[in-house]
Amino acid sequence: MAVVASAPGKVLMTGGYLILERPNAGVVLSTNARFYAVVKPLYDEIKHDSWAWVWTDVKLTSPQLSRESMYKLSLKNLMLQCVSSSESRNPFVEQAVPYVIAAALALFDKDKTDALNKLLLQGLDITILGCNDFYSYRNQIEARGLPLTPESLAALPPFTSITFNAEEQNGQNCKPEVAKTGLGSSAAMTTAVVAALLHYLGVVDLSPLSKFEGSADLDVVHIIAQTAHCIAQGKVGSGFDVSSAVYGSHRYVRFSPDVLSSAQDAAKGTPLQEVMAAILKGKWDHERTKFSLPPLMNLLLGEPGTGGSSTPSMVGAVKRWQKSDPAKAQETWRKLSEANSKLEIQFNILSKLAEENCNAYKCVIDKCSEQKSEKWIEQSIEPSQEAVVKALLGARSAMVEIRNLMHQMGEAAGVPIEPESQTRLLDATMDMEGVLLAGVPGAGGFRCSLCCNLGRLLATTSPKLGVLSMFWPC
Ligand SMILES: Nc1ncnc2c1ncn2[C@@H]1O[C@H](COP(=O)(O)OP(=O)(O)OP(=O)(O)O)[C@@H](O)[C@H]1O
Ligand SMILES: C[C@@](O)(CCOP(=O)(O)O)CC(=O)O
Repeated sequence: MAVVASAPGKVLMTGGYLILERPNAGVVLSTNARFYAVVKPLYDEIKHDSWAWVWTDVKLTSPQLSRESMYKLSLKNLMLQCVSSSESRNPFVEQAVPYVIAAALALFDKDKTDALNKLLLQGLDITILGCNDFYSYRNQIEARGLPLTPESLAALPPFTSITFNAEEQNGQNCKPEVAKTGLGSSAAMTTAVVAALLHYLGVVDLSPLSKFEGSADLDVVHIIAQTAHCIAQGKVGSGFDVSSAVYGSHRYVRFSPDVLSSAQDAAKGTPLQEVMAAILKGKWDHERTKFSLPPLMNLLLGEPGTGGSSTPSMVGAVKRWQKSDPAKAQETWRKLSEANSKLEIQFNILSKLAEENCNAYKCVIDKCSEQKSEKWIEQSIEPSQEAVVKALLGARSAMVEIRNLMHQMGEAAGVPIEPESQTRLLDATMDMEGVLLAGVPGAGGFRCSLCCNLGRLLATTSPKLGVLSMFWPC
């Protein structure tokens, strides 16, 4: 049997930086770009050599990077050893595999453990694929002499090969990085791999979509994916990316980092199964509240140019500023938190108005989608329509406030959170017909910008984790 799991990418619309500290919230939207993981047995039958009862094989294929890696997995201590070239390592999958098996061992009784070992002895064959939207194809499109338009992007075949940016910083060559768009490829990849493995090994049952709404099984996926992701990254971020890869769009308040402290015991020699048992029982105190974009609104992302910014160094600069000027930093964060809540409230009002009076809502959105924002107020002819326009304008002004404060924070911290070039692009975008708002998502910088427009396309859904089991023809 093969299992395919997929997890969505993310866009952090509000809460960049603030979300790193509880109890600040952020609104994260999941994207229709998804990461897929396929898990199936590597061999039809169990090998009978004696050594094969202690070690099993794991094969990891990344077709978009033309990479195939082979590993030996010790069934005694769950150590994974790469036996192919070290260039083709994937730290996220390398953490995901042992943590998933450790969770299975922590949760299974004797009979299930025996069945698990048999399944593992058939080896694990893992393939990972990310939608094109996770990557920048700017260079390839330009090299082919094609225009930089959505049509040129759409013409690329699905799961096109990805390229590396040969990064140059301060005149020095750094390790080349995948040319990413910032949709959280590592979180979506880790989540898809964890979900596919957990389902394949029978630890969770994620198959019928309707059944696992808010179920404990999704929580297990979340805990293991979050743990593996933090260990692979070597840092504990806020975790909004893994959370949205599992649950879809929502309002998120981070978990207390202490919950992962037992993961450090693995380095001190505590068996991974015990570490995982403690983490699964830990006090996961993150908060997740329902949130989605109101109907007839779309989130679009644009890649403004090459360059990119590093989230860890921007976070480092903001933290140094918080220490050096605590009073000013606190004041800015308080105002930002208020502006973030304002935006969230206006979106919730819009969703409510759409539910209560669908016709009035749709009529306003249809008309405003053709007009610049200065003309929106003239489009309402009755109180129910006026309420919709007011909420639209309220959302817009909250976003302008957020942008100003993010820009100020960047200036104070000495990092370009909303750099001048983005400001020009965002102002011009916000001045277009039917555009509700525009901004820099997440940590900001010289990366993708977001824009929320009205009514042109179909309403977005809130995609979350999906799983499909299928029988693999041997
Ligand atoms: N299609 C793919 N196949 C195999 N590995 C991939 C694929 N896409 C991304 N990766 C790997 O995923 C990792 C991306 O992790 P990285 O920490 O750079 O991104 P990220 O923090 O998720 O980025 P962002 O949030 O900006 O998208 C890299 O190690 C990269 O090699
Ligand atoms: C700055 C931060 O708040 C958001 C980073 O988001 P992104 O990776 O830039 O999308 C960091 C975090 O939440 O882990």
